[in-house]
Amino acid sequence: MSSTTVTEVSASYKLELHTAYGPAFRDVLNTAPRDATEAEVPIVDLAGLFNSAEKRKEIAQAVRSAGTNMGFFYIKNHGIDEQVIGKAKSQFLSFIEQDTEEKEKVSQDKSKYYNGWKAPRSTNISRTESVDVKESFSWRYHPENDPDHPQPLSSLPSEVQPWIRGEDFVWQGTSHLSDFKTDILTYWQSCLKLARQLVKVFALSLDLPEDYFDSRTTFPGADGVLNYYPVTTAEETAANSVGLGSHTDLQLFTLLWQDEVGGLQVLTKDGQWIKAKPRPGTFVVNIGDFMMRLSNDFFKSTVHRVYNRAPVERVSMPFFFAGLNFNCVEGVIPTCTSPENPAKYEPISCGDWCQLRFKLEAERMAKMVAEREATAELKAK
Ligand SMILES: O=C(O)CCC(=O)C(=O)O
Ligand SMILES: [Fe+2]
Repeated sequence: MSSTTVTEVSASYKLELHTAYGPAFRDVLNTAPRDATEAEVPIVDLAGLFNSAEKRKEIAQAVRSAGTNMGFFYIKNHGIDEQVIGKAKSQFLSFIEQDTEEKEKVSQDKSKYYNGWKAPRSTNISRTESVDVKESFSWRYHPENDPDHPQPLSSLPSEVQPWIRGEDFVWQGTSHLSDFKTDILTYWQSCLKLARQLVKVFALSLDLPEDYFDSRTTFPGADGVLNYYPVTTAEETAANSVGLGSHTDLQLFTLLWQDEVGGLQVLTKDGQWIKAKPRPGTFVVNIGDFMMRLSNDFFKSTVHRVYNRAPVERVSMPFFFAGLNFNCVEGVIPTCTSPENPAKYEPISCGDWCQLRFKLEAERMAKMVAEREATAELKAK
Protein backbone atom coordinates (compact mmCIF):
# COMPACT_ATOMS: atom_id res chain seq x y z
CA MET A 1 0.00 0.00 0.00
CA SER A 2 1.35 3.40 -0.88
CA SER A 3 2.03 5.80 1.95
CA THR A 4 0.80 8.79 -0.08
CA THR A 5 -2.60 10.04 0.98
CA VAL A 6 -4.87 10.84 -1.90
CA THR A 7 -7.65 13.21 -0.97
CA GLU A 8 -10.54 12.17 -3.11
CA VAL A 9 -13.16 14.78 -3.92
CA SER A 10 -16.44 12.97 -3.49
CA ALA A 11 -18.80 13.04 -6.44
CA SER A 12 -21.79 14.12 -4.42
CA TYR A 13 -22.88 15.60 -1.12
CA LYS A 14 -26.00 15.29 1.05
CA LEU A 15 -28.30 18.28 1.04
CA GLU A 16 -30.74 18.73 3.90
CA LEU A 17 -34.14 20.15 3.01
CA HIS A 18 -37.03 21.15 5.20
CA THR A 19 -40.44 19.74 4.51
CA ALA A 20 -43.76 19.92 6.34
CA TYR A 21 -42.90 16.55 7.90
CA GLY A 22 -39.34 17.34 8.97
CA PRO A 23 -35.93 17.08 7.31
CA ALA A 24 -35.42 15.28 4.00
CA PHE A 25 -32.13 14.56 2.23
CA ARG A 26 -31.00 14.68 -1.40
CA ASP A 27 -27.77 13.57 -3.06
CA VAL A 28 -26.37 16.47 -5.04
CA LEU A 29 -23.55 16.30 -7.57
CA ASN A 30 -20.41 18.32 -6.94
CA THR A 31 -20.22 19.31 -10.61
CA ALA A 32 -20.42 23.04 -11.34
CA PRO A 33 -23.90 24.40 -12.12
CA ARG A 34 -24.60 24.56 -15.84
CA ASP A 35 -27.11 26.58 -17.87
CA ALA A 36 -30.60 25.09 -18.08
CA THR A 37 -31.64 24.08 -21.57
CA GLU A 38 -34.87 25.40 -23.09
CA ALA A 39 -36.35 21.93 -22.80
CA GLU A 40 -35.63 21.88 -19.05
CA VAL A 41 -37.00 25.33 -18.26
CA PRO A 42 -39.16 26.23 -21.27
CA ILE A 43 -40.74 29.56 -22.16
CA VAL A 44 -44.53 29.50 -22.16
CA ASP A 45 -46.24 32.22 -24.18
CA LEU A 46 -49.30 33.58 -22.35
CA ALA A 47 -50.61 35.75 -25.20
CA GLY A 48 -54.41 35.36 -25.17
CA LEU A 49 -54.55 34.10 -21.56
CA PHE A 50 -57.07 36.72 -20.45
CA ASN A 51 -59.40 36.63 -23.43
CA SER A 52 -59.45 33.27 -25.18
CA ALA A 53 -60.63 29.94 -23.76
CA GLU A 54 -59.02 28.21 -26.75
CA LYS A 55 -55.68 29.85 -25.97
CA ARG A 56 -55.95 28.83 -22.31
CA LYS A 57 -56.28 25.21 -23.42
CA GLU A 58 -53.15 25.52 -25.55
CA ILE A 59 -51.24 27.17 -22.72
CA ALA A 60 -52.45 24.39 -20.40
CA GLN A 61 -50.73 21.78 -22.56
CA ALA A 62 -47.42 23.64 -22.30
CA VAL A 63 -47.88 24.05 -18.53
CA ARG A 64 -48.67 20.36 -18.13
CA SER A 65 -45.48 19.40 -19.88
CA ALA A 66 -43.30 21.86 -17.92
CA GLY A 67 -45.02 21.09 -14.61
CA THR A 68 -44.45 17.36 -14.88
CA ASN A 69 -40.85 17.76 -16.02
CA MET A 70 -38.84 20.32 -13.99
CA GLY A 71 -41.78 22.17 -12.40
CA PHE A 72 -40.13 25.41 -13.56
CA PHE A 73 -40.90 27.53 -16.63
CA TYR A 74 -40.73 31.12 -17.85
CA ILE A 75 -43.81 33.04 -18.93
CA LYS A 76 -43.74 35.77 -21.55
CA ASN A 77 -46.54 38.10 -22.66
CA HIS A 78 -47.79 37.92 -19.07
CA GLY A 79 -49.34 41.37 -19.27
CA ILE A 80 -47.65 42.86 -16.19
CA ASP A 81 -46.53 46.36 -17.06
CA GLU A 82 -42.73 46.91 -16.98
CA GLN A 83 -43.38 50.27 -15.30
CA VAL A 84 -45.29 48.60 -12.49
CA ILE A 85 -42.36 46.21 -11.99
CA GLY A 86 -39.79 49.02 -12.17
CA LYS A 87 -41.60 51.15 -9.60
CA ALA A 88 -41.91 48.27 -7.13
CA LYS A 89 -38.22 47.51 -7.49
CA SER A 90 -37.10 51.08 -6.98
CA GLN A 91 -39.40 51.52 -3.96
CA PHE A 92 -37.85 48.40 -2.47
CA LEU A 93 -34.35 49.76 -3.02
CA SER A 94 -35.34 53.00 -1.22
CA PHE A 95 -36.57 50.85 1.65
CA ILE A 96 -33.31 48.86 1.72
CA GLU A 97 -31.15 52.01 1.75
CA GLN A 98 -32.68 53.12 5.05
CA ASP A 99 -30.89 52.79 8.39
CA THR A 100 -31.34 49.52 10.23
CA GLU A 101 -33.23 51.37 12.96
CA GLU A 102 -35.84 52.51 10.45
CA LYS A 103 -36.19 49.02 8.97
CA GLU A 104 -36.56 47.54 12.42
CA LYS A 105 -39.81 49.47 12.80
CA VAL A 106 -41.35 46.95 10.41
CA SER A 107 -39.33 43.95 11.58
CA GLN A 108 -40.87 40.51 11.17
CA ASP A 109 -40.26 40.06 14.88
CA LYS A 110 -43.31 42.32 15.39
CA SER A 111 -45.49 40.17 13.15
CA LYS A 112 -47.85 37.34 14.01
CA TYR A 113 -47.78 36.07 10.43
CA TYR A 114 -44.37 36.61 8.78
CA ASN A 115 -45.07 40.12 7.51
CA GLY A 116 -42.31 42.72 7.40
CA TRP A 117 -38.55 43.06 7.21
CA LYS A 118 -36.12 40.22 7.72
CA ALA A 119 -32.53 41.30 8.34
CA PRO A 120 -29.67 39.97 6.21
CA ARG A 121 -28.13 36.71 7.45
CA SER A 122 -31.03 36.07 9.83
CA THR A 123 -32.38 32.89 8.23
CA ASN A 124 -30.85 29.55 7.32
CA ILE A 125 -33.25 27.72 5.06
CA SER A 126 -31.00 24.67 4.57
CA ARG A 127 -28.85 23.57 7.48
CA THR A 128 -26.28 22.00 5.15
CA GLU A 129 -25.61 25.42 3.61
CA SER A 130 -24.61 28.80 5.04
CA VAL A 131 -27.04 31.31 6.49
CA ASP A 132 -29.05 33.09 3.80
CA VAL A 133 -27.26 36.33 2.97
CA LYS A 134 -30.37 38.05 1.57
CA GLU A 135 -32.64 40.51 3.31
CA SER A 136 -36.33 40.74 2.53
CA PHE A 137 -39.64 42.52 2.99
CA SER A 138 -42.90 40.54 3.01
CA TRP A 139 -46.63 41.23 3.13
CA ARG A 140 -49.64 39.00 2.83
CA TYR A 141 -53.19 38.94 1.50
CA HIS A 142 -55.66 41.40 2.95
CA PRO A 143 -59.13 41.76 1.38
CA GLU A 144 -58.89 45.58 1.46
CA ASN A 145 -56.11 45.32 -1.14
CA ASP A 146 -57.82 42.79 -3.40
CA PRO A 147 -57.73 44.14 -6.99
CA ASP A 148 -60.92 42.32 -8.00
CA HIS A 149 -63.23 42.72 -4.99
CA PRO A 150 -61.75 45.01 -2.31
CA GLN A 151 -63.66 44.87 0.97
CA PRO A 152 -63.17 45.13 4.73
CA LEU A 153 -62.15 42.07 6.70
CA SER A 154 -65.45 42.20 8.63
CA SER A 155 -67.46 41.46 5.48
CA LEU A 156 -65.72 38.11 4.87
CA PRO A 157 -67.37 34.79 5.80
CA SER A 158 -66.62 34.02 9.45
CA GLU A 159 -64.71 30.82 8.57
CA VAL A 160 -62.30 32.75 6.31
CA GLN A 161 -61.58 35.73 8.59
CA PRO A 162 -59.22 33.95 11.02
CA TRP A 163 -57.03 32.92 8.07
CA ILE A 164 -56.37 36.42 6.74
CA ARG A 165 -52.68 37.09 7.25
CA GLY A 166 -52.15 40.68 6.05
CA GLU A 167 -51.01 43.12 8.79
CA ASP A 168 -51.17 46.90 8.58
CA PHE A 169 -47.99 47.70 10.54
CA VAL A 170 -45.84 47.07 7.45
CA TRP A 171 -47.61 49.92 5.63
CA GLN A 172 -47.77 52.22 8.66
CA GLY A 173 -44.04 51.79 9.26
CA THR A 174 -43.21 52.62 5.63
CA SER A 175 -45.67 55.51 5.16
CA HIS A 176 -42.80 58.05 5.18
CA LEU A 177 -41.61 56.55 1.86
CA SER A 178 -43.69 58.38 -0.71
CA ASP A 179 -46.04 56.04 -2.68
CA PHE A 180 -44.32 52.94 -1.25
CA LYS A 181 -47.56 51.15 -0.37
CA THR A 182 -49.27 52.11 -3.66
CA ASP A 183 -46.38 51.03 -5.86
CA ILE A 184 -45.72 47.79 -4.00
CA LEU A 185 -49.39 46.83 -3.87
CA THR A 186 -49.93 47.71 -7.53
CA TYR A 187 -47.23 45.16 -8.36
CA TRP A 188 -48.79 42.59 -6.02
CA GLN A 189 -52.28 43.21 -7.44
CA SER A 190 -50.99 42.63 -10.99
CA CYS A 191 -49.48 39.34 -9.82
CA LEU A 192 -52.72 38.31 -8.13
CA LYS A 193 -54.78 39.03 -11.24
CA LEU A 194 -52.36 37.00 -13.33
CA ALA A 195 -52.29 34.16 -10.80
CA ARG A 196 -56.12 33.95 -10.76
CA GLN A 197 -55.99 33.49 -14.51
CA LEU A 198 -53.19 30.93 -14.30
CA VAL A 199 -55.18 28.85 -11.82
CA LYS A 200 -57.67 28.26 -14.65
CA VAL A 201 -54.82 27.08 -16.85
CA PHE A 202 -53.56 24.76 -14.11
CA ALA A 203 -57.09 23.33 -13.74
CA LEU A 204 -57.23 22.68 -17.50
CA SER A 205 -53.78 21.15 -17.42
CA LEU A 206 -55.08 18.57 -14.94
CA ASP A 207 -58.09 17.73 -17.16
CA LEU A 208 -60.46 19.70 -14.93
CA PRO A 209 -62.96 22.37 -16.02
CA GLU A 210 -61.17 25.71 -15.97
CA ASP A 211 -63.40 27.08 -13.19
CA TYR A 212 -62.75 24.02 -10.97
CA PHE A 213 -61.01 26.02 -8.22
CA ASP A 214 -62.84 29.34 -8.69
CA SER A 215 -65.42 29.00 -5.90
CA ARG A 216 -62.61 28.50 -3.34
CA THR A 217 -60.19 31.19 -4.50
CA THR A 218 -61.99 34.38 -3.48
CA PHE A 219 -59.70 35.26 -0.53
CA PRO A 220 -56.59 33.23 -1.31
CA GLY A 221 -53.22 33.07 0.35
CA ALA A 222 -51.17 35.46 -1.80
CA ASP A 223 -47.84 36.51 -0.32
CA GLY A 224 -45.62 39.21 -1.74
CA VAL A 225 -41.89 39.14 -0.99
CA LEU A 226 -39.06 41.42 -2.08
CA ASN A 227 -35.60 39.87 -1.84
CA TYR A 228 -32.37 41.88 -1.79
CA TYR A 229 -29.10 40.01 -2.36
CA PRO A 230 -26.12 42.23 -1.55
CA VAL A 231 -22.82 41.84 -3.35
CA THR A 232 -21.24 38.75 -1.81
CA THR A 233 -18.14 39.57 0.22
CA ALA A 234 -14.80 37.82 -0.33
CA GLU A 235 -15.23 35.92 2.96
CA GLU A 236 -18.73 34.79 1.97
CA THR A 237 -17.47 33.65 -1.42
CA ALA A 238 -14.66 31.72 0.25
CA ALA A 239 -17.21 30.13 2.59
CA ASN A 240 -19.44 29.21 -0.38
CA SER A 241 -22.30 31.29 1.11
CA VAL A 242 -25.74 31.14 -0.43
CA GLY A 243 -27.95 34.16 -1.10
CA LEU A 244 -30.90 31.91 -0.29
CA GLY A 245 -30.37 28.25 0.52
CA SER A 246 -31.95 25.21 -1.08
CA HIS A 247 -35.69 24.82 -0.59
CA THR A 248 -38.99 24.10 -2.26
CA ASP A 249 -41.83 26.62 -2.25
CA LEU A 250 -44.80 25.77 -0.12
CA GLN A 251 -47.99 26.65 -1.90
CA LEU A 252 -49.72 26.14 -5.25
CA PHE A 253 -47.29 28.06 -7.46
CA THR A 254 -44.90 31.01 -7.39
CA LEU A 255 -44.56 33.87 -9.85
CA LEU A 256 -41.00 35.11 -9.65
CA TRP A 257 -39.70 38.30 -11.17
CA GLN A 258 -35.90 38.42 -11.16
CA ASP A 259 -33.67 41.24 -12.35
CA GLU A 260 -30.91 40.75 -14.94
CA VAL A 261 -28.15 39.80 -12.49
CA GLY A 262 -28.73 36.03 -12.35
CA GLY A 263 -28.14 33.54 -9.56
CA LEU A 264 -31.26 31.35 -9.47
CA GLN A 265 -30.42 27.63 -9.65
CA VAL A 266 -32.73 24.62 -9.92
CA LEU A 267 -31.92 21.03 -8.92
CA THR A 268 -32.55 18.32 -11.52
CA LYS A 269 -33.79 14.82 -10.66
CA ASP A 270 -30.20 13.64 -11.10
CA GLY A 271 -28.89 16.06 -8.50
CA GLN A 272 -27.32 18.54 -10.95
CA TRP A 273 -27.71 22.29 -10.31
CA ILE A 274 -28.81 24.18 -13.41
CA LYS A 275 -29.05 27.96 -13.81
CA ALA A 276 -32.42 29.53 -14.64
CA LYS A 277 -30.90 32.60 -16.20
CA PRO A 278 -32.74 35.92 -16.34
CA ARG A 279 -34.80 36.40 -19.48
CA PRO A 280 -35.91 40.02 -19.82
CA GLY A 281 -39.68 40.43 -20.10
CA THR A 282 -40.44 37.12 -18.37
CA PHE A 283 -41.39 35.79 -14.95
CA VAL A 284 -40.34 32.38 -13.70
CA VAL A 285 -43.23 30.18 -12.58
CA ASN A 286 -42.58 27.23 -10.30
CA ILE A 287 -44.80 24.61 -8.76
CA GLY A 288 -45.09 24.53 -4.96
CA ASP A 289 -45.43 21.62 -2.51
CA PHE A 290 -49.21 22.06 -2.09
CA MET A 291 -49.75 21.69 -5.85
CA MET A 292 -47.51 18.62 -5.89
CA ARG A 293 -49.60 17.14 -3.10
CA LEU A 294 -52.98 17.98 -4.69
CA SER A 295 -51.80 16.49 -7.98
CA ASN A 296 -50.64 13.26 -6.29
CA ASP A 297 -47.02 14.13 -7.25
CA PHE A 298 -47.95 14.57 -10.94
CA PHE A 299 -46.60 18.13 -10.87
CA LYS A 300 -43.13 18.58 -9.38
CA SER A 301 -42.19 21.04 -6.68
CA THR A 302 -38.50 21.40 -7.40
CA VAL A 303 -35.62 22.39 -5.14
CA HIS A 304 -33.99 25.73 -5.94
CA ARG A 305 -31.56 28.22 -4.39
CA VAL A 306 -29.86 31.54 -5.13
CA TYR A 307 -26.17 32.32 -5.46
CA ASN A 308 -25.26 35.92 -6.17
CA ARG A 309 -21.67 35.96 -7.40
CA ALA A 310 -22.09 39.06 -9.57
CA PRO A 311 -20.25 42.26 -8.64
CA VAL A 312 -23.63 43.98 -8.18
CA GLU A 313 -26.64 43.63 -5.89
CA ARG A 314 -29.57 41.46 -7.03
CA VAL A 315 -33.32 41.91 -6.52
CA SER A 316 -36.10 39.38 -6.96
CA MET A 317 -39.83 39.80 -6.30
CA PRO A 318 -41.63 36.48 -5.79
CA PHE A 319 -45.38 36.16 -5.38
CA PHE A 320 -46.45 32.98 -3.60
CA PHE A 321 -49.94 31.86 -4.49
CA ALA A 322 -51.92 29.42 -2.37
CA GLY A 323 -54.65 29.53 -4.98
CA LEU A 324 -57.29 28.44 -2.53
CA ASN A 325 -58.62 30.23 0.52
CA PHE A 326 -56.40 29.17 3.42
CA ASN A 327 -59.32 27.55 5.28
CA CYS A 328 -60.38 25.41 2.35
CA VAL A 329 -59.68 21.71 2.87
CA GLU A 330 -58.65 20.02 -0.36
CA GLY A 331 -57.79 16.43 -1.16
CA VAL A 332 -55.93 14.91 -4.09
CA ILE A 333 -57.58 15.97 -7.34
CA PRO A 334 -59.72 13.11 -8.73
CA THR A 335 -58.18 13.28 -12.22
CA CYS A 336 -54.77 12.60 -10.65
CA THR A 337 -55.76 9.21 -9.25
CA SER A 338 -56.59 5.82 -10.77
CA PRO A 339 -56.96 2.29 -9.39
CA GLU A 340 -53.22 1.81 -10.00
CA ASN A 341 -52.36 5.22 -8.59
CA PRO A 342 -54.57 5.88 -5.54
CA ALA A 343 -54.43 9.14 -3.59
CA LYS A 344 -51.21 9.30 -1.56
CA TYR A 345 -52.31 12.16 0.68
CA GLU A 346 -55.08 13.06 3.09
CA PRO A 347 -57.10 16.24 2.50
CA ILE A 348 -55.68 19.32 4.24
CA SER A 349 -56.16 23.07 3.96
CA CYS A 350 -53.30 25.10 2.49
CA GLY A 351 -53.32 27.15 5.71
CA ASP A 352 -52.74 24.07 7.88
CA TRP A 353 -50.26 22.74 5.35
CA CYS A 354 -48.10 25.89 5.53
CA GLN A 355 -48.42 25.90 9.32
CA LEU A 356 -46.79 22.45 9.53
CA ARG A 357 -43.57 23.70 7.94
CA PHE A 358 -43.66 27.17 9.54
CA LYS A 359 -43.86 25.57 12.98
CA LEU A 360 -40.86 23.31 12.39
CA GLU A 361 -38.96 26.20 10.82
CA ALA A 362 -39.68 28.52 13.77
CA GLU A 363 -38.49 25.87 16.24
CA ARG A 364 -35.31 25.29 14.26
CA MET A 365 -34.55 29.01 13.96
CA ALA A 366 -35.15 29.58 17.69
CA LYS A 367 -32.69 26.78 18.41
CA MET A 368 -30.13 28.26 16.03
CA VAL A 369 -30.40 31.71 17.63
CA ALA A 370 -30.07 30.19 21.15
CA GLU A 371 -26.96 28.26 20.04
CA ARG A 372 -25.43 31.39 18.49
CA GLU A 373 -26.09 33.37 21.68
CA ALA A 374 -24.58 30.64 23.84
CA THR A 375 -21.43 30.59 21.65
CA ALA A 376 -21.16 34.39 21.78
CA GLU A 377 -21.49 34.29 25.58
CA LEU A 378 -18.77 31.64 25.86
CA LYS A 379 -16.44 33.72 23.66
CA ALA A 380 -17.09 36.81 25.79
CA LYS A 381 -16.00 34.97 28.98
O1 LIG B 1 -34.52 35.18 -5.67
C1 LIG B 1 -34.88 34.24 -6.39
O2 LIG B 1 -34.61 34.18 -7.58
C2 LIG B 1 -35.66 33.09 -5.80
C3 LIG B 1 -36.34 33.40 -4.52
C4 LIG B 1 -37.00 32.23 -3.92
O3 LIG B 1 -36.81 31.11 -4.31
C5 LIG B 1 -37.93 32.40 -2.80
O4 LIG B 1 -38.03 33.53 -2.26
O5 LIG B 1 -38.58 31.40 -2.41
FE1 LIG C 1 -38.33 29.73 -3.59
